[in-house]
Amino acid sequence: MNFCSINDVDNPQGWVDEALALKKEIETYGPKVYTGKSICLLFFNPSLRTRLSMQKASFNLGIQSFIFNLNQEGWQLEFEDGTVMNGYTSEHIKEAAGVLSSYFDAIGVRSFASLSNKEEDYTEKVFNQFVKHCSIPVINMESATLHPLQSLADMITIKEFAQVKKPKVVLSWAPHPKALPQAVANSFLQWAGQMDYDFVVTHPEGYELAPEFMQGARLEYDQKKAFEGADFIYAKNWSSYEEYGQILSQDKKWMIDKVKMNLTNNAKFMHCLPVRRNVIVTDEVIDSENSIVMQQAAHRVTSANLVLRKLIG
Ligand SMILES: NCCC[C@H](NC(=O)CCC(=O)O)C(=O)O
Ligand SMILES: NC(=O)OP(=O)(O)O
Repeated sequence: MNFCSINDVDNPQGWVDEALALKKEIETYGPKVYTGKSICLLFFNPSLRTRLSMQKASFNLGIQSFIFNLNQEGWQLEFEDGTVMNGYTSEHIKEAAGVLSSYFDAIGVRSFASLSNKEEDYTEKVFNQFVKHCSIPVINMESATLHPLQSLADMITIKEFAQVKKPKVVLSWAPHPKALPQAVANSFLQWAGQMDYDFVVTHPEGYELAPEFMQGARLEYDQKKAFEGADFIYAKNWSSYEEYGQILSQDKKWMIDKVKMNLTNNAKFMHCLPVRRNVIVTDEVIDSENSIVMQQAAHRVTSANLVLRKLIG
């Protein structure tokens, strides 16, 4: 079994409940003694939450974790078959994946989108080579197009804070100075589409996400309209999917501020972090009582606990 996307999850709503139950179990009984199992956490990109929540969850379950910052510390990997490797790549994914599979019981991989090659990104060229060549479970720690560990944590957080059975959840684009991947937004769409939400997405024209992820969501181009009566505002920037990887707008009018939050049903504010203060969201909103970004980040451990237990627990 792998954890590449929601397609590896038989019952997403059930996983949310199981994750909350497992959290309680760990709080009651404490971490497990070492099980003899081990996991490699392999990063091509920076991380705070994913890296440390996966290490903490490993500790909780008695699994030893090993960090590998491949870009800085490993050999440059070759992903093409049949290449004459007389250039700058030193090791083929076939050998690397085979060796890692012989050392560990599972592997987590973080490899962000290039944002330059849409086809390679949307076929998950790098991540899928790990899936193909590893003989152990592979966990997505944010790939080119998806971030399921984040989305599961997001669903857990919404479950914990929802005051009504069918909350109105709004995914809002917000400006950012850098071109960012669509992974967090795509994955949120997949998971939120499986929950019992009134689910709305709002973004400027040109920021349409890939149609396959939009099933289950309503699109509203007017951000203020989208915010009306919302119970949760989930802010995120992404670069254009159509004009792939481009920044089409840096319009400050899309920043989440108090005036917009006042249109909502006293909504909770969410963001996956790291967040650019006073670009994505004002200090006033993220520092307010309605901000649940800390609880959301804490649930990254809740989510990682469950995924590790399902795969190698
Ligand atoms: N894993 C959480 C988000 C990671 C990444 N954000 C970033 O790269 C933000 C970096 C910055 O703000 O400089 C993204 O959007 O996919
Ligand atoms: N939200 C998230 O994945 O954070 P990191 O990039 O710090 O892991």
